[in-house]
Amino acid sequence: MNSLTATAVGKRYRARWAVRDCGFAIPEGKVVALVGPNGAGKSTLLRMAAGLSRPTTGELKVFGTPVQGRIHPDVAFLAQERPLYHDLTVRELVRLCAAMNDRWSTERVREVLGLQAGVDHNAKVGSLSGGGRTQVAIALALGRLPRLLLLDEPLADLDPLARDETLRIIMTEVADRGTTVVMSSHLLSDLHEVCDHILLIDEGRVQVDGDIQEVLARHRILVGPAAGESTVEGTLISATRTERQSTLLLREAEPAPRGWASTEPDLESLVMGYLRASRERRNSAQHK
Ligand SMILES: Nc1ncnc2c1ncn2[C@@H]1O[C@H](COP(=O)(O)OP(=O)(O)OP(=O)(O)O)[C@@H](O)[C@H]1O
Repeated sequence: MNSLTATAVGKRYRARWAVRDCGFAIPEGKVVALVGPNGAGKSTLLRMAAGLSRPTTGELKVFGTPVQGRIHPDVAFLAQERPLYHDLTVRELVRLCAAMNDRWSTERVREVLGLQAGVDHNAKVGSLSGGGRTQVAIALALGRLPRLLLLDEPLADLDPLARDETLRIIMTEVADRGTTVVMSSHLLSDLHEVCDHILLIDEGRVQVDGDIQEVLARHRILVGPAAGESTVEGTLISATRTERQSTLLLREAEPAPRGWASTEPDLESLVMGYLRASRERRNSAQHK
């Protein structure tokens, strides 16, 4: 079964489309890297999937049920702004969440908080660092025992050790409970470690969607003489050039011509290539 599907989903704020004609299906149990440049529409998409904002067009479904303006019982959402009650202690907040949620495991929250070094249960939430608040928010999200976990930039304000701990917690959740995770992030090397599916959006539209290994296998990086670019065949995504040498990211490339070296990209270079293409499109649109 698919955990999250989008059919022709769009979201318009006044005259501007933040998300446009998005369609995808995420199979259950996947760990999805939701990537794209600043302003691509990642948070907007996650908020709609969580039921916090309604699409202007189209429909999102969670485990086959249309999302209708409220959070699905099987979903937990970590919002980018981490809205927590700052005057409560961590312990009081856990108690409040236990009272507010029908399906809930305080034991699971304690277990996760126990794995995260440095979170004091008696501290006021408002006195925690940004990273500390994120860790508490992740523990609370897991306390809902979700089948679909939506995380908006969960790693952004964590130090490297806390990032590592958080990724381990997420991976254990996936292994133990088969939870589907959709995680937006700009930290590509971290994503590569844990994600098996990529959803790359730009200007509100899906550019790449699929199993990471399959997506990588459909792309090549070709390095060769700048003067010989016209001999290369395939769909050019982006290029970096020096006077003598060109480095090209291609989709569905034909075998490399003589004098060109061809390799499969890793996740980081694939996403960087698409981000570069996005920036070039924007720059040329601005200069028209
Ligand atoms: N409440 C809102 N009102 C008006 N415009 C909005 C609103 N929320 C988002 N937008 C616009 O929608 C577009 C997509 O924003 P969104 O926050 O979804 O992008 P993002 O991919 O999450 O970006 P980032 O990586 O910077 O967090 C942007 O142009 C943003 O300015």
